[in-house]
Amino acid sequence: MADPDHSSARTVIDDDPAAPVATFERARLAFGSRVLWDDLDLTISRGEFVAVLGPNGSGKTSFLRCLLGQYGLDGGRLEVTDAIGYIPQQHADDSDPMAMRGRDLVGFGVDGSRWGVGLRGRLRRRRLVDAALAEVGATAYANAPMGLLSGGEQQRLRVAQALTTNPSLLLCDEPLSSLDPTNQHRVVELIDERRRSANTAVVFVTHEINPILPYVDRVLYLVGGRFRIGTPDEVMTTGTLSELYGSDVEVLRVNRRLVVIGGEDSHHCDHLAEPPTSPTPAAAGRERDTGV
Ligand SMILES: Nc1ncnc2c1ncn2[C@@H]1O[C@H](COP(=O)(O)OP(=O)(O)OP(=O)(O)O)[C@@H](O)[C@H]1O
Repeated sequence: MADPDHSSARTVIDDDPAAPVATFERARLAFGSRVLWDDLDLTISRGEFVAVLGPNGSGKTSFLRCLLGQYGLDGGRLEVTDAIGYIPQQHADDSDPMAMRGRDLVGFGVDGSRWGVGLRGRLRRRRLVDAALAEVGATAYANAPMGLLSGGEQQRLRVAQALTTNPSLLLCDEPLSSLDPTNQHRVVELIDERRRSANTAVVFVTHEINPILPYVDRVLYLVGGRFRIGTPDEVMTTGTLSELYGSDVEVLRVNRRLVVIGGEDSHHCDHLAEPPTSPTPAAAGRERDTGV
């Protein structure tokens, strides 16, 4: 079972501009008899945008947790940079949204780092918070209570919080889930701007690939203990997804968007829940149980 104390499987390395930000070798993660993935080899380069897709419960958040060191691998090894930023899944905050200002939220990102307390620590903290707010264009509303801000503004502040540590690897757990298309676009642009300006690698867990499709270099697609890694053109195909799901899945490109028909659930793209009435020619006759 996944164990945070399996520290020997995860090595944190000093950030090195010449090295990849993360390398999985023959990695395995399981909870009891449930294997989320096995024999996973994946190297994430600086500046790379990796989307993590898959149905509910396939292990997307667990993948981020391994990178964060919250879950230990059950096999293989992981080497990862110490410069990680994290945008967690949005959820109801315990604190009073009218009592917490945007800059307080961003400051929490600094408090987790190594700048200490005292006057120098406070000045340093203030500079880091101000720089992160400016980077995401949130200075104007940084002193407003979180509860008065729109979902898009709040998400911008969460991005700022993740940037306070100057990450080389930015982990994003469904950061678009409650945003309208305009704000989805703004937040993705913000993350991609960081990727381009600082060569920061992005690992982006999402149920919807379309808002990020223009930016994605590679996809890690997890389904029922199996996975595929490749460019969107390699992975998001009728043949590959049918093989991965072990059932008939059809992938259509409509106006530069991906529409997936079939699969276990309807979550990851413009996805039509009704399976086709007859198997597609590509899927017909294919073995249904195809390990990866
Ligand atoms: N600490 C844990 N102990 C036991 N099982 C766990 C633990 N963490 C995750 N799991 C199980 O591992 C599976 C993968 O969970 P995970 O949250 O990674 O999936 P996900 O792909 O992110 O799902 P979703 O799309 O619903 O957010 C689930 O079945 C979950 O119940």
